[in-house]
Amino acid sequence: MRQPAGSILYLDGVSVSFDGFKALNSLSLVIDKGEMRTIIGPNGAGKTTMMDVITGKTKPNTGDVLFNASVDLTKMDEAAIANLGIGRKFQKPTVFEHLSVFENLELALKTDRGTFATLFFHLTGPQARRIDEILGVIGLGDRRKEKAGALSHGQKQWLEIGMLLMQEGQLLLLDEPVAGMTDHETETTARLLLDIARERSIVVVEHDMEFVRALGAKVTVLHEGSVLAEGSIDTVQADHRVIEVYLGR
Ligand SMILES: Nc1ncnc2c1ncn2[C@@H]1O[C@H](COP(=O)(O)OP(=O)(O)OP(=O)(O)O)[C@@H](O)[C@H]1O
Repeated sequence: MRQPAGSILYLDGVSVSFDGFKALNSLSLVIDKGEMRTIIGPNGAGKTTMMDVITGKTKPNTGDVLFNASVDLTKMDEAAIANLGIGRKFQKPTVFEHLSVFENLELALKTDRGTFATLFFHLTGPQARRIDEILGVIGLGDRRKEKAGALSHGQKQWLEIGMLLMQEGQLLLLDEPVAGMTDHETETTARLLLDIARERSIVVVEHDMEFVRALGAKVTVLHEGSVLAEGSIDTVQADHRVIEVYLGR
């Protein structure tokens, strides 16, 4: 196993058991600073459990989980890990439907204020500019005043990615961001992620192989809680072990 130096995320020998069943089985994985990585694997491979371990929702039974090569995430709770700059997006969009697109981004501003105070707070110039900038990045500038509930499924996902960007995270974890999207929305999402990956590290769990291909990132294949294969999409798709686990399910 490589040393953690230079990594944004370092997992070594991570195991998680649920009633004796190993959802993660000595998983080792290193993501470099600034890297985008896609994680694939059949149902039950341990992808969600891996995200849960990184974000502190699940504590591993054994193994090292280091952020920025030195911060031990196994010793921290979920809120503390989020505060470090690790943002997670679940598969389903969870935007505030009754608030406008702009207000959703405003709520995501990294401040100590609660929801109520935030809505009555006057934005500073830099904060308003930051929201404008993010609206441009996620392509929703002309929808800013609309209620988030009126957006399409894809647009809601982009808004939620925008909310993560507002929090200035160094590492974004995205769980199946294009599930349920149209082909056009999927292509737009690939461009969006490639754009935002220039300034942060991103881990994407995804089943959609066309999308994985469009991202062009290194692919890690999980199977039965550990890494089965790693490399370009072409390399892993040609790997007979990978073909076997996908055909065998
Ligand atoms: N809280 C839990 N209690 C018991 N078993 C669990 C728990 N969470 C996950 N598992 C089991 O651990 C294994 C890995 O699950 P996990 O959700 O991490 O897989 P996944 O790769 O995300 O799958 P999918 O692609 O279906 O989302 C599965 O067999 C699952 O049933």
